Amino acid sequence: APTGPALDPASPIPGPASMVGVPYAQRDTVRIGIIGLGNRGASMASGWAAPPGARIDAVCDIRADRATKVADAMEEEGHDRPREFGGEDTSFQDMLDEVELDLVYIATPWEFHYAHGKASLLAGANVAVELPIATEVDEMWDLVATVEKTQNHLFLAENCCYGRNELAMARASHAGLFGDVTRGAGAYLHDLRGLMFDENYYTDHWRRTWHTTHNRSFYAMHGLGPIANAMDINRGDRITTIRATATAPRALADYRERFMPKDHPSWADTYVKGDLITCLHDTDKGRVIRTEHDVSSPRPYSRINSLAGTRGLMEDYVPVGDSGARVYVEPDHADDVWRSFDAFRDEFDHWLWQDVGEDAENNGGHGGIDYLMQWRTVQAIRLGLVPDIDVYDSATWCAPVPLSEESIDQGGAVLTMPDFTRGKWTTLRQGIDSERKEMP
Ligand SMILES: NC(=O)c1ccc[n+]([C@@H]2O[C@H](COP(=O)([O-])OP(=O)(O)OC[C@H]3O[C@@H](n4cnc5c(N)ncnc54)[C@H](O)[C@@H]3O)[C@@H](O)[C@H]2O)c1
Repeated sequence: APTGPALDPASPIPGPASMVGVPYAQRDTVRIGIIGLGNRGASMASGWAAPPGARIDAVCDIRADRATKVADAMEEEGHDRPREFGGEDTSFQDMLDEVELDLVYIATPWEFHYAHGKASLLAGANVAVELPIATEVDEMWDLVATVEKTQNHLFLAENCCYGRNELAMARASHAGLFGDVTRGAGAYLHDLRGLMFDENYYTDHWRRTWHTTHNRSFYAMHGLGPIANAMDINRGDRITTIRATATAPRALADYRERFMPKDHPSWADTYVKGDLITCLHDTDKGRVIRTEHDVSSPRPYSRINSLAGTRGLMEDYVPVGDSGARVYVEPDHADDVWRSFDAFRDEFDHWLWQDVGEDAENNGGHGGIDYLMQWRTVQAIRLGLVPDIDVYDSATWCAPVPLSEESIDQGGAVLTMPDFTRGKWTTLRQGIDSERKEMP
């Protein structure tokens, strides 16, 4: 039976008014502020300024020169110069106090997401937070409560949910291609050793430091989000449990031994995060989801992205066809031979890729998924739509970060996942598999 502190599915901080299915307050112009202008925040700025009706009014980094650099770049691209904030670890609050914003995008290191997200909500803005929205379950509950109190939305900027295969998978799942969906798997498997040991890439090597303090699945949301969308999690089904295992932490120390000079600061580190962390989740409808997180081992990139049911399955990240995914679905496939997912990706192509895909590929990183997320967020605010991803989805996808560690600490114990919707998950409703809309 499930044990542990996550057992009580009732909210410890009951919010007054659920934001399930509640649209954004409509705005013709979306005034955007950015907190954190390192690798990610600086590279996302152009994309936030590009959709029709969007405008970056303020940028902030504790390192003031980074705010100046992004403001310069915005001007060079022909936009009005955003106001600059920086120099102090509290400069973000000055920005929130002085500039009226409709959307704040947060791309600081993980340990600051909760504080920056909460302050932005309280300042009256909607908020897009990089992965994860917070690092502890009580913080996630507090963000849910703050969203409900302020009636502003906060969501996980989960760009991988906008992948072409991921969106086609969700649509194929909803159309019944896999029959009754019974299981799915997703992951973040990315060899980040070079970047984590580079003293100039992650500011103050914050990402490597997390591997010295916590044995948890830091970033499986890239894989879990798309599977949750395909399974209508919080929209008819719910993730009920988590159990986690970790392999020994070997790969970072091995890399350091082979490649780091003896005076490198990493020699002060002791790594505690297991190389591969695997989580298993049950859902209310009897499905099973597996997620994996490994950023320390040599391997090609993968988010696994696999879904299966009573009529067949698909598996992504295989060298088959243009889509790089394979499929086997009855009644057509019954001969033990995989087929390419290409034809199904065309059949179930999401309207966002058809209407905005070309712009997205020309406008930003990760093959277009970043810009699709940005364009769609601006569109949803300008039309006053219900967000594709809400705070309940975001908290559900991020709760495994701390809960994986709790489960591992208890020898792989089965823990209950919190129901952030407080019972409102039972009704089927639209998510990222949305209706086509024109940008106003
Ligand atoms: N979704 C994706 O595909 C994706 C890709 C890359 C990074 N990320 C996420 O983006 C975030 C940032 O990662 P990064 O690689 O840009 O790291 P980074 O170290 O390059 O940038 C972090 C920035 O935050 C600033 N900062 C720290 N404290 C601050 C404060 N109190 N106020 C204002 N600024 C502050 C730092 O000065 C730095 O410029 C992380 O959460 C990371 O996981 C997401």
